[in-house]
Amino acid sequence: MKRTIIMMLDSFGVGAATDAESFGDVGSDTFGSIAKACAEGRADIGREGPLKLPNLAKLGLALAAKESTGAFAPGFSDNVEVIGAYGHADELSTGKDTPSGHWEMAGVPVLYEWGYFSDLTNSFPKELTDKILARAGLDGYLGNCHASGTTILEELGEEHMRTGQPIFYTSADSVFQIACHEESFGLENLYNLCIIAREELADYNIGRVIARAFVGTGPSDFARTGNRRDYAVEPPAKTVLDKMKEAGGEVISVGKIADIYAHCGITQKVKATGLEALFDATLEQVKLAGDKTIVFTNFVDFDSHYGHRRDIAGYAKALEYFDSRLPEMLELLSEDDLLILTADHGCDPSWKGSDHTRERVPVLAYGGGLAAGSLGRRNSFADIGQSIASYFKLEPMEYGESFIK
Ligand SMILES: O=P(O)(O)O[C@H]1O[C@H](CO)[C@@H](O)[C@H]1O
Ligand SMILES: [Mn+2]
Ligand SMILES: [Mn+2]
Repeated sequence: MKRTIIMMLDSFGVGAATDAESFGDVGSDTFGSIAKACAEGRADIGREGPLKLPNLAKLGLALAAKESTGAFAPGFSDNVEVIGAYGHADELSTGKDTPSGHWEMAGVPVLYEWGYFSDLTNSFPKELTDKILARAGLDGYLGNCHASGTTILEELGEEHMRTGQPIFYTSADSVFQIACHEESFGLENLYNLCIIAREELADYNIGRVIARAFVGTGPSDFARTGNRRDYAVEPPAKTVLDKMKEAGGEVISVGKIADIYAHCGITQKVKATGLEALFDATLEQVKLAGDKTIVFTNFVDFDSHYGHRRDIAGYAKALEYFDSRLPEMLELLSEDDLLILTADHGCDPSWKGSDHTRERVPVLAYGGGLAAGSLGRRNSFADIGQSIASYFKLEPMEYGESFIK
């Protein structure tokens, strides 16, 4: 039975990318910074001491990171028997955003420039927001700036509830984000507003409109819910997921994968919110999956709950939880199955600001006939897509070099 399971740890970078300088991210290192803080006793909230990731280390994480940065992350060494193939990859795509990272790992790098709203305040052209408001029948909006999605709720959430005006904000990514209260504004109204915005943004080359639904009564208890929805544009070419689907295979999206690929190349969607539920759903799908199947999960919490929130201890605890459950996954795999663990960009929780960091990502591959050992530095995340194409004997991708014969 041939199946590929992709566990995509959103934002789990392993050190600054070769081109990090052009992003102002030289020295960023998501994994390394978390390990360092843990080793120094600076991440003892809800957990304690050095970062413990024995199962990820067995799959080669520590060595992959060492080959990326030149030194072992604090608390890690080569004193472990590695059972998988491990490498680290630079990104070819121009942006350090989620769609770019995901599409590239599926064999389609984004070589064009996205549109960005780069002004930190007054970020959106009036012409654009006027059209969106008119079509939605709204008399105004709040925000109009770069912001952290949780901070802006504390600042504007109450005013939004009082006035009924949606909160529009953006970030260093190519995004137009709309935060609205699920009850006072209404979830369907939020989704409809996002669809209008998606249409009006056609000429702006913006990667995603994101619905940010939240609940609560005031700044102290406002909380975003699992009803986030991403409206992405379609990838510029067929990804390995499209090719798999066309070849009659199954492509099962767990979590927000389907949204990120604009539902292209997906045969089944499974929703789950939170690390535990996402892990449970992934195991469940692997149990059910037959031959010629890709099970692809995005573990978004690493990024959205901890990376963007610059919460080092939270990130460490989440990694340790993920690691503790890996044996359950390994147990489900048959000899032929291929397990890939990777990331889409960095989001170093020790870094300035609240945006992603341009980093290399780990490429941990286990099974599929691969010998344990180093895959070295890969020039593109597309090596993953190319390897999956060759594993399932699909037509080769235009980009990427396969590490599977
Ligand atoms: O601060 P929050 O709302 O989590 O937003 C973050 O999440 C977006 C999508 O990943 C990024 O562009 C960044 O702005
Ligand atoms: Mn991401
Ligand atoms: Mn993010």
